[in-house]
Amino acid sequence: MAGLNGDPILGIDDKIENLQYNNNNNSNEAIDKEGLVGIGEESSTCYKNNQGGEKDMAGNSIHRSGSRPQLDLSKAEIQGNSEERDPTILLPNQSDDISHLALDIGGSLIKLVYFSRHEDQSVEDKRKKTVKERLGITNGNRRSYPVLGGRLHFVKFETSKLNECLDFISSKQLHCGRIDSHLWNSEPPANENAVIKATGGGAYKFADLFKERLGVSIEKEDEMDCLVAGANFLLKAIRHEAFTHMEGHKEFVQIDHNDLFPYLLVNVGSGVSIIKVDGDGKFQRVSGTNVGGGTYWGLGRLLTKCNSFDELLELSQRGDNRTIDMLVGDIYGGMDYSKIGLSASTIASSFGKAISDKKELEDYRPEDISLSLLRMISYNIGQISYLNALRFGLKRIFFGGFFIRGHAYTMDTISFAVQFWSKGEAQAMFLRHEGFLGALGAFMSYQKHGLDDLMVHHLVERFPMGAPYTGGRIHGPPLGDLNEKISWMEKFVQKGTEITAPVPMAPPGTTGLGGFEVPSSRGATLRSDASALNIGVLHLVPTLEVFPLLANPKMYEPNTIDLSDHKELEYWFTVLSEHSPDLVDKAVASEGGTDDAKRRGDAFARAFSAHLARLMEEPAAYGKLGLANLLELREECLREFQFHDAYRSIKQRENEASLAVLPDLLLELDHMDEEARLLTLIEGVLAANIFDWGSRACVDLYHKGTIIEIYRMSRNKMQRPWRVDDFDLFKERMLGSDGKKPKPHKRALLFVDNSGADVVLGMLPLARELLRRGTEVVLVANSLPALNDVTAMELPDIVAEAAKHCDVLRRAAEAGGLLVDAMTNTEDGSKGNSSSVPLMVVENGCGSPCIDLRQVSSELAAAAKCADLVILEGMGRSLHTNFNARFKCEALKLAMVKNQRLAEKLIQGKIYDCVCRYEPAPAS
Ligand SMILES: Nc1ncnc2c1ncn2[C@@H]1O[C@H](COP(=O)(O)OP(=O)(O)OP(=O)(O)O)[C@@H](O)[C@H]1O
Ligand SMILES: CC(C)(CO)[C@@H](O)C(=O)NCCC(=O)O
Ligand SMILES: [Mn+2]
Repeated sequence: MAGLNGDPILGIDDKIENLQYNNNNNSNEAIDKEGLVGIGEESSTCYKNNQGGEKDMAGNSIHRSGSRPQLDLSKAEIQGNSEERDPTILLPNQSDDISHLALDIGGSLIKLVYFSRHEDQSVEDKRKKTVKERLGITNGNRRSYPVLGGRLHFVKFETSKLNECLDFISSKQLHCGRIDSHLWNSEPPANENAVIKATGGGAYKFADLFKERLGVSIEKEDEMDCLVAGANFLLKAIRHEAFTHMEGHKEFVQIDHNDLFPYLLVNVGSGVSIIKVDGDGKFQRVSGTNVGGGTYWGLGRLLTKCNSFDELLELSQRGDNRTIDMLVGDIYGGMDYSKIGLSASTIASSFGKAISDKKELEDYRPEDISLSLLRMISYNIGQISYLNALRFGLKRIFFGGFFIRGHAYTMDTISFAVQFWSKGEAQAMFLRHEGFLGALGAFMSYQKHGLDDLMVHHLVERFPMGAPYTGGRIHGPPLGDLNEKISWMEKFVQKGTEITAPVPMAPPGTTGLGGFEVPSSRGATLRSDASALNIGVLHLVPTLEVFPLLANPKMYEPNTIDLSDHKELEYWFTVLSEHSPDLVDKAVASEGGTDDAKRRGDAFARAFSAHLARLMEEPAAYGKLGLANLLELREECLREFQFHDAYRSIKQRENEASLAVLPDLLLELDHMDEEARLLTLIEGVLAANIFDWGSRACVDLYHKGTIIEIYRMSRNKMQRPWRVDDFDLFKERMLGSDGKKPKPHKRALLFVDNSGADVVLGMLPLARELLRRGTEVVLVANSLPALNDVTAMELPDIVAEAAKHCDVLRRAAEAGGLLVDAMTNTEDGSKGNSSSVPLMVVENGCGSPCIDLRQVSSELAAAAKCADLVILEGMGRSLHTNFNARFKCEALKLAMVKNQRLAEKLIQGKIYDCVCRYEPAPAS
């Protein structure tokens, strides 16, 4: 069939000004002039206005992102010696919109968990209201007391520096939060008698001090209760909380919520508590050991004269324990004692060599002492834990407490002991929020906190840059106000990837028959605090839901590309790094190209490359890593530096250009018979999917022609069969065979991708076809901008423009409430008629080029209820994610593959190949 070749599109070029894409300075200037001054102004008022709290420009906020707590850096000062690495920085004037605080005051460390409220500031625009009406969504029908959106922050201090902790609480007014149930709704605080929940020994020991210094009463919560509550919450609510760590290899464990109990919880703090957990609030402390984290740190300090725990740990990485431990080989003249399974390299007696040597303490290297001590204590904890697991027939042992500190050698040693003694029967697992179990548990003990029924899909973890929030040394929440955040970075953070967070050290070599040899530590230092970037801020978003049409939500994995393959990781890191300068240019231009925008652009580039470097060193640092996470991280990082829509002007230009061509395209389509039209429509979607600013190859293309030239070229190249080509199946479903007309779909969800040609010339005409057949159409678009993706906010205007030229679209848009007071007359002058099937727009709940269907907006979830067709369009949503997703209804996945490697990997094809994958509804 001819498609649009040699077609009227050729004739319409003259309607369009020469919209040439290129990157030279002239064209950038042109972009800058285009109304962007206003935008720049808006954003600068936005971020300078930190007094008034959080403003999200352009009303673009959704639940997931948007406003952040503002940080007051005035009078910020470095405490103590500023030459010191990671000096303590105090922010005396910072307060936060904190609502709640809970503490765990242990023998070594104080852990704080605090909640900052984050109201949903999204504007109730007309679209939302009508969508809600149409889809029958009401507010607050889900629970009796709604959990407010907000964020959980994690901070820790040394117990010996309690005063710093008190200053921190006081400077942020953490103790003045809304108390009890008032936190969870919008009522004002009940009284001034503030109470803070706290656990750990310090809750008793320091209660008076808290009263004296802060005027608050400590409400004591039982430590074991809290540990268990915290562990249960984490294991149920955080997707990738638990992981195994064996021989340097970290693997996240999917915990089945219905098969969690019983398990053994080993909390390695100063001392060690061993708890058998049988359910929520059902547990027994079955054992403990006084040889714990305090022992390592205390003895280690005496023996090595180290000044900090981290220094001690760092020493161990350069240690050789054989100089001090007595090995089996030392006793057996270099031989194994294989009869009982001991290799010559097995440690027979920790520190045993010190008895025979005529050496004094000074004669041993502190490095060797530290390693020997660390190994002795970790191994002992592993062994005792195993014995207790054996006692109760438990297979799973979770290790928490800050002794673990995300440190590879510690975890490997514990795992080794458990594995070795249980002969592989029992498994040691670690927790990302290792040290915060007690504090989280104390937090949970507030009445009506509402966290009980928070589920995995309500939580989104984010990794903002700026100030470390897991604390220790720099105290402050994630920096909110950009202007100040940047000065912060310029002031306190050195260049580039130096702000990369600390990395737990390289895998040790673990070998032999019960032997455990020297860690082959690569790299010389353990950087300041490995946990500082290991856990993020937990965003509580009660409105998120699991997409109801997923066939098997439990088995669903959004990412198609698994980045655990290091080559794959390297490849995508390179792609993202190389794309970065261009992205920064666009972002800076989108904010008016001002000096300030340049500064922010610079800060973004640094922050993002620091994230990349961090993840390159430790891919699992932020939890399980897939390509979708990386792409989302980039968008979040842009937003963090207040680039809310880097491609704004490009999107506008492309929309305008495409809308100008649309009438001719529709006219041409209308001259075709049904079959030719359907093929042309699908071809059109695939061809127009070439406009993707996330693809390097395509960006290069844009420099070579106008939008229409590229579109035409792309269409001309369309040649069936496509690399994945289920078109005939889809056609049969749509048009039937043997003269039998199938029933049209009731409702189709069209997940749209890019602005411009992609949505206007590709997806809208397809939507129109479906509408014409009597199928309701829901356009599903991003809540927040990501690359040049079209957003739910932008779509109504685009549809309104398109509707000017098309009666079908106009009537459907009216019926769907999209054209409330917009234009009403079409070119043909016909009057509105709302009896038509509706065209609606819903937001998808995310701000990324990919989509994780386990966490979508309630709008989308509601719209999905009567849908029987899902169309996923574009690489991000149908290839990078969801290529393997199975649905309860029919699904069509349409994309042009604009990356050579992905083409090879996914479809054994090449760049610009197309995918048209149709999946019938599974037999029910
Ligand atoms: N920066 C640090 N300073 C001191 N100790 C640290 C640090 N980081 C990790 N640790 C280790 O973590 C241990 C404390 O862990 P954790 O905070 O879980 O226990 P705790 O609550 O203080 O102790 P307990 O529960 O026994 O009262 C220390 O004894 C030490 O081994
Ligand atoms: C005393 C606690 C519970 C304080 O957190 C902890 O340090 C611990 O469990 N110590 C071990 C004591 C023992 O069971 O031998
Ligand atoms: Mn503790």
